[in-house]
Amino acid sequence: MTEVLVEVDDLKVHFPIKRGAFFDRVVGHVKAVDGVSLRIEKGKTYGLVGESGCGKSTLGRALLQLTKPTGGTVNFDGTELTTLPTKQLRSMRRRMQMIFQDPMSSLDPRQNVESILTEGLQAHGIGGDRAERRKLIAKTLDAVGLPQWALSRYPHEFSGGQRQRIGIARAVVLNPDLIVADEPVSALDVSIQAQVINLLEDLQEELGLTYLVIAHDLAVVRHISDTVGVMYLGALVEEASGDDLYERPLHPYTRALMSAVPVPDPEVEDRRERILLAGDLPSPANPPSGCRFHTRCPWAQPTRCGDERPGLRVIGTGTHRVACHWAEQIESGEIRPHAVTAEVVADGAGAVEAHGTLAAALETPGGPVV
Ligand SMILES: Nc1ncnc2c1ncn2[C@@H]1O[C@H](COP(=O)(O)OP(=O)(O)OP(=O)(O)O)[C@@H](O)[C@H]1O
Repeated sequence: MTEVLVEVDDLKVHFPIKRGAFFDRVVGHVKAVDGVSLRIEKGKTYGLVGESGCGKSTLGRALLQLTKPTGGTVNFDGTELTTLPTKQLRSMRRRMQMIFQDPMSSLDPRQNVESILTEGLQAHGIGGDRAERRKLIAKTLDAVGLPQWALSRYPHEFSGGQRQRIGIARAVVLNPDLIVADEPVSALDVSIQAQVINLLEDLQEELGLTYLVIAHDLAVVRHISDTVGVMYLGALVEEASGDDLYERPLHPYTRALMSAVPVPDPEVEDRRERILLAGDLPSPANPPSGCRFHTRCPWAQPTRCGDERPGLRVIGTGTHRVACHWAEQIESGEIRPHAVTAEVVADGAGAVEAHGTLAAALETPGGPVV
């Protein structure tokens, strides 16, 4: 039986919006994460996808308690983190590490690699004496594919891909159980992206790591994830195993995201359904009532959608979960979309992307390449 490492229940992060001369008046809240529940099994990867601003990073940070949740619970390997005293939380932190999008800004430019890797070991009082630490660091460099001479060099002396390897080494040297990787490859060239993703997969297998991978690139998420969660305005709208989600997207938002992805086969591409989403992403400070997506949904119905917020529910007998009142009727075609056009959805800054070339570099097996 698979064991659950992380169990998040009804997690909320509401940032206060402050006004007044001394910013002492709270006039509202940005509901960055608004009731997310998910589980991550030991040794598996949960991929989180969604447009910029939908709350992915805040969810990742709240899971690690780097941002204090407003509500809900986070259970990590049997320990409730939201109520854990600071001292115990600090020692728990070694087991939960984070990898960031831009290693240049997350690595101290004045520290050489040895010092970057030693710092964490010292902070947590692990790794043994000086000689043992050096041995451990040397082994970690090998594991992430960096040469030993890297130890005396500084972050600016490396390429982007190598810097991300340093970021990964900094996390892995602490022997964590969970790594939250927030857009781990989106700052890298496509060819380098594939190498870093393959490295993450190799390390997972070797070290039994559990990942939460946050990305707006569907190809990255599909390739690396056992389970994919799609986020919209602070909430999960759909969750399924990677292939299931891509082969059978059920939520109108997921369908719109998928429909924006070009297919390399010209014949298939010609027949591809493209769904235009009306309007902009609403503000998380003032989310729509009922289903958060109903203001942009081509399948929205006059009843329920505007006034009843759908929760995630299992469709069929498996693990595919969807937060849509009408998922079955939409899938069967009983409910038709108001507008299916030749326009591509979700374009513009921060839109969910899919790189055909990355998918090719990763040798995505079968199915539509996203
Ligand atoms: N410290 C903060 N104070 C106030 N609002 C915040 C804070 N951090 C994030 N937000 C807001 O919360 C919402 C979710 O942001 P978040 O960065 O989690 O989204 P995201 O999906 O990770 O987007 P991106 O991919 O652009 O980072 C956004 O509207 C953002 O402006």
